[in-house]
Amino acid sequence: MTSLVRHKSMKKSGGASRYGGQARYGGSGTHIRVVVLGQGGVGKTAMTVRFVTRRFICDYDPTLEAIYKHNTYIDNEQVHFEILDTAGQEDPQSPNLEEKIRWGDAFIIAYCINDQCSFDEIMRFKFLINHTKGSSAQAPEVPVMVVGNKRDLELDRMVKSSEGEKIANALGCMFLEVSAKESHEEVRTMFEKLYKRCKACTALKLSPTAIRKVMDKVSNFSSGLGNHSRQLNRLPSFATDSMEI
Ligand SMILES: Nc1nc2c(ncn2[C@@H]2O[C@H](COP(=O)(O)OP(=O)(O)OP(=O)(O)O)[C@@H](O)[C@H]2O)c(=O)[nH]1
Repeated sequence: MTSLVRHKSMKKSGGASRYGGQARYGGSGTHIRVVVLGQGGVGKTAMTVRFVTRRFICDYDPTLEAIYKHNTYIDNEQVHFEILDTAGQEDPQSPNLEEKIRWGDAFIIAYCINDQCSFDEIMRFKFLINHTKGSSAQAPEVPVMVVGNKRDLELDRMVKSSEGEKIANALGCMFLEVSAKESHEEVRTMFEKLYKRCKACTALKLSPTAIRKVMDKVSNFSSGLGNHSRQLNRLPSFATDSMEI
């Protein structure tokens, strides 16, 4: 099941209030907010739209910035993605960008393999994430994936795969090369891996419904315990991946 809501484009300086508030839960499933960062023209919109609609659309207004909503299933679990496709022209030092980074649970830093400058920007984005979210290469608790897009432009390649992998490792990030143009599967894998890492890092918040279920389980279990300490062996697991949320 998929659905798409594309919010109206917003001016770089005018969208700040969109990133406030924590009213992000409702219904069942797990929610994840992904922020897609990278220099202008690397394919942030193309990758996001490819994931959400399965289609590759050649041309977009470079000034657009949007939040896409997409519901899908990963490992039989319903996942609600909110994906913030940032404007590539935005100054990485801008306080507005920090606000967007605070909003996110997980991050994609995109470059394109045929543009060395876009690759050179990776570090600045990662440092900004570290600065804003308080993570580091030593404690990479915020899931970040470095993505080399436009893999189909092999003849124009300026950045080797090994270079991408090396910088991703050094920064404590995951790494993938994709072609938004040629492969929906590659782009889907990118978002799936990010989600799974997020889950592994327990960076995702449980919905109030899920929290209530956990609390009910705990109180039912402890009230039924009585003196039967042997029942401790039956203590239920509350890992998110074993729960229906
Ligand atoms: N060959 C090829 N072209 C791509 C690919 N992905 C995107 N493009 C093209 O690259 C150009 C820029 O793509 P966008 O998705 O607009 O890039 P962006 O990073 O969102 O750009 P800004 O909005 O300026 O930040 C468009 O002409 C796309 O058609 C790809 O995988 N391969």
